[in-house]
Amino acid sequence: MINGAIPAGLLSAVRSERPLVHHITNSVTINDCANITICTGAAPVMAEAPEEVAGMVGAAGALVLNIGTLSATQVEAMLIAGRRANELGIPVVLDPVGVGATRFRTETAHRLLDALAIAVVKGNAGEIGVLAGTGGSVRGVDSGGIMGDPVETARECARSTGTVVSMTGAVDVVTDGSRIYLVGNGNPMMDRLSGTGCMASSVTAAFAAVADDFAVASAAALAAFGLAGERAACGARGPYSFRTALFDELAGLAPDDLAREARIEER
Ligand SMILES: Nc1ncnc2c1ncn2[C@@H]1O[C@H](COP(=O)(O)OP(=O)(O)OP(=O)(O)O)[C@@H](O)[C@H]1O
Ligand SMILES: Cc1ncsc1CCO
Ligand SMILES: [Mg+2]
Repeated sequence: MINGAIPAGLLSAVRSERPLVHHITNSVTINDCANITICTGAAPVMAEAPEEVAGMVGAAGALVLNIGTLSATQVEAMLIAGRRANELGIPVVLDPVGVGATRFRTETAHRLLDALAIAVVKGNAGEIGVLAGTGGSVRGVDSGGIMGDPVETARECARSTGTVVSMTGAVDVVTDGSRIYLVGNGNPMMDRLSGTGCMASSVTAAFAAVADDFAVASAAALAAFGLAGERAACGARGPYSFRTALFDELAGLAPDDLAREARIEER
């Protein structure tokens, strides 16, 4: 297990620095992403007009590119914002929602990975399997699973893309291609809501904004989000009361709680 003081210190840093997290994201979960960013302790802004994204990212601590409801104009904006973020040294988190489901998504994800220095790719197992090229299936935005070992899939994706890969699931796998972190926090209720994957990217970006080590930041973010999910599941009557509790529990999560209850195993 990695020492809980590490994720706790990052959560404290998010709360004290309150980084701006610029999102170019989908229209389904955009409001959830704004609010989970605030509950983490950071500040969200959603801006996607190609005319303004370079200006906006200049004030940000991290940039999220989420391809959930792509359009050609959004791709143009993602490239402009991503290039500016790279010039300024601002970490970019790519959420390749539904990659593999259509040619447009697959081509766009690869185009972003080729054109930009991406700090973290955060996806479900199917999405990471598609990007790794080792076999993954995606239907709509849902993972249809992968061929072979999850850790090897994530590691291959990290190596082939040159990024930190954060692969979500019952146990999350985070790797930079050599180090492997397995995050045990979370609850199956998180899979019964749309948008927990997108929210995981927002939380990851908030942590990346205050970190130098994006693998540790990604694992810490998933531990915090997962712990909020564990606490929210106690007493939830179903997916929607769980959803409300998830925001409340993350907002109320103290760094000391995370220090005690984060379950991040280094392999
Ligand atoms: N069975 C589970 N047990 C514990 N945690 C889970 C489980 N399934 C998902 N999670 C957590 O839920 C979050 C979202 O992961 P998931 O893999 O479901 O994303 P996703 O399928 O891309 O979501 P979406 O497309 O709905 O936004 C992660 O933080 C993950 O750890
Ligand atoms: C359901 C859905 N469709 C496109 S994005 C999205 C939400 C996050 O997966
Ligand atoms: Mg997803």
